[in-house]
Amino acid sequence: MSTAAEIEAVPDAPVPIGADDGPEIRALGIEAVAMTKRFGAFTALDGVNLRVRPGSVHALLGENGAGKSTLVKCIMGYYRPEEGAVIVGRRETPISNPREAHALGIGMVYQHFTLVPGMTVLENLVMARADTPAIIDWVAARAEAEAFMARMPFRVPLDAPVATLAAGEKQKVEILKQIWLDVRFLILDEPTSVLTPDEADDILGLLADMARAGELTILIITHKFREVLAFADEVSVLRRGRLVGGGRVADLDVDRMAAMMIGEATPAAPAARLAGTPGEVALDIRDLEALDDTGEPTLRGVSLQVRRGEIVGIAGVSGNGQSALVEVLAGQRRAEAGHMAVDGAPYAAKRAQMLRHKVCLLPEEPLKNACVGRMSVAENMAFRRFDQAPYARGWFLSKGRIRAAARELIARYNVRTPSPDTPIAALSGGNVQRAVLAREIGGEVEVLIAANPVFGLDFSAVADIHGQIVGARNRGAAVLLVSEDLDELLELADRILVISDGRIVHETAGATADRVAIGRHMAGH
Ligand SMILES: Nc1ncnc2c1ncn2[C@@H]1O[C@H](COP(=O)(O)OP(=O)(O)OP(=O)(O)O)[C@@H](O)[C@H]1O
Repeated sequence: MSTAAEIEAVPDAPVPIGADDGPEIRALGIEAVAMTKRFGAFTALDGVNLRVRPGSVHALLGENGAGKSTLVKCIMGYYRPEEGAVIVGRRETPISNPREAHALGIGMVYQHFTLVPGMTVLENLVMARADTPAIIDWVAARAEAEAFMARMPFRVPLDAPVATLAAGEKQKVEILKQIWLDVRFLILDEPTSVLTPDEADDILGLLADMARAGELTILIITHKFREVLAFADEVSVLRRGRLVGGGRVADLDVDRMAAMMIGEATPAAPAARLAGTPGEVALDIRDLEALDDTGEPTLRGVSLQVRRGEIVGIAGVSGNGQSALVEVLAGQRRAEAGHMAVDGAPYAAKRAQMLRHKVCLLPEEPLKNACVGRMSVAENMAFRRFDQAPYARGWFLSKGRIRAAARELIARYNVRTPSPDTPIAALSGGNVQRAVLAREIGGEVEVLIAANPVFGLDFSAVADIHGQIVGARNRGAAVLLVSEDLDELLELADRILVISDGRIVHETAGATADRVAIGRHMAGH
């Protein structure tokens, strides 16, 4: 249990007017009381109390693996806690599954996407309603959805199949869907990781306004202190499954929140930019063209070179071809035209070429794109070289060696997992990311392709991973860093290229980059 000294002023005022008290406020207040959740012998939540006032924006902070997602999944009825209760409004309310949570007006935007990829945005919205009739009046549904979209701060094309949307666009639809469903308590699990800062401000501003108007309550898991300071009223901090602090945001600052999150540990030093002249061209892309899933051009003649000892950043609003570029480099999408070469040799993203030229990949959504969820952490970490010594001799795989190598990587990259044998899908989002990073850059790297590599990571992990990427560059790797986070590119990249509508439209040196000029090019001007 947490000691009294560990707990900072957790708000303890009486719960203000709840939804049960009258029609003046729709927003729901929710309390989790003494919540304990175990996974086997591992205690992910240990007697956690959380009080979220109706009509407030409440931030839930904590390192990767602290138990944030587990707590909100207990509230949603996705997990059944061993102990504890959920109070909705003023009543203790058992919630045994997400359907019951939805019926109470509690919605959640998860770290992973829940939209049906084969359906359009409009179809996803319409089908999400519990009371969708057997025969749908699509004309009326479209008119309603168009009117709804017109009130929102950004547009998502209603007729686009969700499968063709980039991560940032899908995230917007996930959030829009919850507003469309009229939720009264909305849980957001790192909602802005794939949005540009402006988009994130737009959507959080909209949600915060709705909260202040008493229309809904927001519980947001985020690693971004800036968002907490700008939009949240209160914060609760978890560390290793316990509530260790919290209070009114107005009474806290970043240092105080960071100290609560990591306890006595010292955060990793920020990555250092090394001055040096880049070497030979290692990755050479010429006139690359590719189609998206609907057959429309998504890369329209992209040419770029990355030299040894250089980080080239690709900036762009999501959906402008950067995912396709990474997929082509990963062998997951066909190039219709153009050439790719690594170290002067033609490159077609075949596994043998990747191993020979030490091309390593950190794709976005690593659990989906770079892991097999039901296989163990150790097996996932061995994917790159499972059929080679020391993991394999002839036809035989050595489970002991795979496990021993994983233990070493788990320690070196600080992956929090109950054991190397745990299915990787059971790890927290940030720890999946670390496990994939460990696999990809734990050995020798000549070309590193990273897409949004710190998506969902806590601040000390961000510093850690940025340090690893810069370290790879300093050891001579050519790094292509695709990121929707301009701050990340400005911090790390030696050169920044802007991609817009499938073309490279701007190039600048990282050290002298002008954020406004980059933003203008990102917006297609
Ligand atoms: N289904 C599960 N089986 C076993 N362990 C689990 C399961 N789900 C979560 N855990 C463990 O519980 C701990 C808390 O995980 P959780 O996902 O709640 O962390 P988090 O604070 O949301 O982290 P992140 O910021 O990385 O998303 C982690 O150590 C994780 O490995």
